[in-house]
Amino acid sequence: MTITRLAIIGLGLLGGSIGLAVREHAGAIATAGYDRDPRVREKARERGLVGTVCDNPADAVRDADLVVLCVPVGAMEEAAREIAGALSPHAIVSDVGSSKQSVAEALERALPGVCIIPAHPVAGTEQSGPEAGFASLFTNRWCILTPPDDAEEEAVAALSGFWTSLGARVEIMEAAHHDLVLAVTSHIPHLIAFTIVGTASDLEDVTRSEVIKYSAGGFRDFTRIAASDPVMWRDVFLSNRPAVLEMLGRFTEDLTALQRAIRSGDGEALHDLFSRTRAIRRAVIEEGQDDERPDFGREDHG
Ligand SMILES: NC(=O)C1=CN([C@@H]2O[C@H](COP(=O)(O)OP(=O)(O)OC[C@H]3O[C@@H](n4cnc5c(N)ncnc54)[C@H](O)[C@@H]3O)[C@@H](O)[C@H]2O)C=CC1
Ligand SMILES: O=C(O)C(=O)Cc1ccc(O)cc1
Repeated sequence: MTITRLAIIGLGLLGGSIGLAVREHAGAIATAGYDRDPRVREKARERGLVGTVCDNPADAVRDADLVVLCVPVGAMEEAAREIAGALSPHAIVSDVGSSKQSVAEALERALPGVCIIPAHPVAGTEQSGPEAGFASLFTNRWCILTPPDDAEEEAVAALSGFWTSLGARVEIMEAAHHDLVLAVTSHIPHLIAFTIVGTASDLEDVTRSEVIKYSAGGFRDFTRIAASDPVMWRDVFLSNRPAVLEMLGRFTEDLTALQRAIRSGDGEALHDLFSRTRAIRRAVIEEGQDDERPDFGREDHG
């Protein structure tokens, strides 16, 4: 099964980046796209995010052998319903949503009998919209596929090959496991950033200008993450609710233990934890999993 025609629904950061990456790395694939926002379609035409920008979802997916839904996770079901009647019988439908179990359920409800292989490229930035995409977003990044148990092997191989051709490394995982892992590695860290930036800005005796002026170091990094798209993240927390609540429970217990250590002056407990976390950071760097590029995501658009 070879992918020759790709349809992208949602032409923001992820959809736009896929279109640009295909143009750069997999030029033999013809691309069409649709976004429900006419201003996004206009921008997509201007930037050439896909070969053909269509004014309705049916036209975009007709004849496509792969359709990738790149909309917020809460909009996946609606976007899938809009293409249901126009899909080619052999089409694979995939997505890029940050949570997987609830998206898979939504897609199965909307597209009974269709070959659905959910996916999550673990690659992004705090930017969103059609201006934000760039061709190298997926280079050396993981893309996790969460095929259902009865997925056709050939279709999984085709989707895996597609992501590899865009420069990504592919991993296959159960959706439930994906949701737990991403809750702790991505969703809770975002929640912490949203919280700390909100807490600082709520302080009555610290002015907004002081928060900005003295935000060198840790806080500055949190403000980048906390600038991420509000619709996207609202949907992630609502869709990955059980896994996020499970991990948030553990995190809260650990935070309480740390609070107790500080209150009781238990320097050894603090030192032990900080030594452990420093070792983890060093291991991440040794394995080449970090991204030290300054302003990652803003330099090489287009
Ligand atoms: N932003 C990031 O760093 C990453 C995001 N993701 C996932 O990718 C998906 C898209 O995120 P972004 O590209 O960042 O968002 P974005 O906000 O840049 O783009 C989403 C686009 O979807 C369009 N849209 C919404 N509902 C639609 C519908 N029913 N039909 C057609 N178009 C519709 C919007 O108009 C918007 O242009 C989300 O599910 C997110 O969880 C995955 C990895 C990284
Ligand atoms: O900008 C960052 O640091 C990110 O963490 C980007 C990101 C956001 C959501 C995802 O599902 C995957 C990656």
